[in-house]
Amino acid sequence: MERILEKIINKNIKDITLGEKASYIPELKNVPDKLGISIMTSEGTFSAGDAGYRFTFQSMSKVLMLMVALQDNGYDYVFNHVGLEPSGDSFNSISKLDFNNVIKPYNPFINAGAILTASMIRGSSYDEKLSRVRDLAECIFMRRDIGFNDGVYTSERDNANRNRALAYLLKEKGLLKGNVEEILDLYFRICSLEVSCTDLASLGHLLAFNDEKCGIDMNYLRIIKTLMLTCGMYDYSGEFAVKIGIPSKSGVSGGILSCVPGRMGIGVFSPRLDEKGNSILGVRMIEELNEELGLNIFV
Ligand SMILES: NC(=O)CC[C@H](N)C(=O)O
Repeated sequence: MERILEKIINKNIKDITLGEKASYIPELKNVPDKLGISIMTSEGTFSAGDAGYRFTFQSMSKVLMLMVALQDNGYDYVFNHVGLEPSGDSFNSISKLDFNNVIKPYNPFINAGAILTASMIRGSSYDEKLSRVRDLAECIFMRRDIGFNDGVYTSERDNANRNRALAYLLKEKGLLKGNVEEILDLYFRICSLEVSCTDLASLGHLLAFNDEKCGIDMNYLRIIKTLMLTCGMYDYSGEFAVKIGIPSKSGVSGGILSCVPGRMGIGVFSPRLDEKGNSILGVRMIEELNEELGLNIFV
């Protein structure tokens, strides 16, 4: 297995400077060029390249936010407030949210939806809410040194006009309860949690095997996997599902989390993105792994 992963890294390393790093969070421009891949199967974890390098969770953390929101509030409450449909728009789009007939964000994996699920995390204080997400990360990643990237967090917080606009619109529509700035802060903090490809592979493995060891109901894990397939790659989700057929969730830091039900979890990282915000080499590596191992869930 390691030989296959090494081969994929060696094939792609020459293109490591292809594409652009995200710049709307200025600090993400300073992330070094890296290339990592990790998979976790029932036989163990296999890695190649910079699989241990830590980068920020970004949109992949929407999976964790949804886990906690569902566990805390149940299916009906969560999905009365946020939909289950792909939006077909970019992840931070605001336009559809203000159509008269739109009463909730399309899904929990676009920013509007995730800001809302972050607001559903229970706790008597900001710190308690954040600790609950940190504890879940600790359990899933099987390590106790969970950290946050302060530079990326402040950089996002200080440049978040669009997310702020989304959150205030959600408040105005009566969907968002609580203090808007505090909810946004929690959302930015969770996005800045640091993960590696091996961490993503562990999370993917938990999803792939409906593993309830960290207290998340397997029915919720099934829902999350389904949403990853239909909405996880922003407005590239449909094409990614047709071409690769693996439930995945991507983030602007350049990481992608994938899960092949019953087989494995996958984590890849490379910070340069295509025009839709997906890691160019990340997508390519998953595509090549799929060709090597036949992972498409539809064949
Ligand atoms: N696509 C992403 O990874 C987006 C996450 C980022 N923190 C944002 O809200 O814009």
